[in-house]
Amino acid sequence: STMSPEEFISRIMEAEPPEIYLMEDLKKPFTASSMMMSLTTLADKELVLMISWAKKIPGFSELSLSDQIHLLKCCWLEILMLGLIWRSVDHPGKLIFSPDFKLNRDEGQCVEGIMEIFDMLLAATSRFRELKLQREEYVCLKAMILLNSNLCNSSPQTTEELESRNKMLQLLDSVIDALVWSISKLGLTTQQQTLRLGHLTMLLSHIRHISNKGMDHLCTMQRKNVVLVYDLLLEMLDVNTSTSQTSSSPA
Ligand SMILES: Cc1cc(O)cc2c1CC(c1ccc(O)cc1)=C2c1ccccc1
Repeated sequence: STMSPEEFISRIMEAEPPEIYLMEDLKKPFTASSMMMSLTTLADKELVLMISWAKKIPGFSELSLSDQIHLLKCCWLEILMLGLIWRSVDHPGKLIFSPDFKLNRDEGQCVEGIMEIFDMLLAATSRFRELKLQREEYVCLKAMILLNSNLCNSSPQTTEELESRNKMLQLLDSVIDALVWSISKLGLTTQQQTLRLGHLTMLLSHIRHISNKGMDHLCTMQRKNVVLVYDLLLEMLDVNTSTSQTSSSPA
């Protein structure tokens, strides 16, 4: 591949979105709808930044438009949750959704069924704390989630789809190379580096699991009209819509 792992890492470090503030006066104690509303407001802002983040990943924009949209549709909640875990890693027992929106697990009581998912997020966070996840490793894992998200889906038919899938696999090679390179900078033995690569990538299946639970829960909340889902989020949630151009939500 053209780019060195060092160059690839600095490109995806550059691509990191800025910290987002909720910028709402949180009325505590939360009700189910006020908590879900705040999460929705935050996520809606994050999704807009996620799309521009993805386009800064070397090679992502060269994939077919339908692949770009399908990848983001498959993994947007995984990526939001990995970001949440990263922000929370130095705050045991807390979920740092944003600097002005921090929750402890007990506050999950006000939304039926969310505390179990908060506990999974907190468990994943303490695992990353144990592993002393580095920022370079975090940005590689996030790019891996994006590029790995829909390989298991539809098998490509047309030449364009085949070409795009090959580009995706090449891109995944570059991200894995970059993760291996960042692990090699930690001064571990070769064996320890191999084990670390294994532990970090195995955590991705936990994040997929938590995201699936979160998606089910969010859809239940939406069906119960507990949470108003904005149009961009709706499009992300409604995986059935055609691969139309992703419209940016009203500011
Ligand atoms: C645990 C749980 C249950 C649930 O029903 C919904 C969500 C979550 C977490 C979460 C979330 C939001 C922002 C983040 O940066 C990271 C996670 C959301 C959520 C809410 C509305 C829109 C989108 C996502």
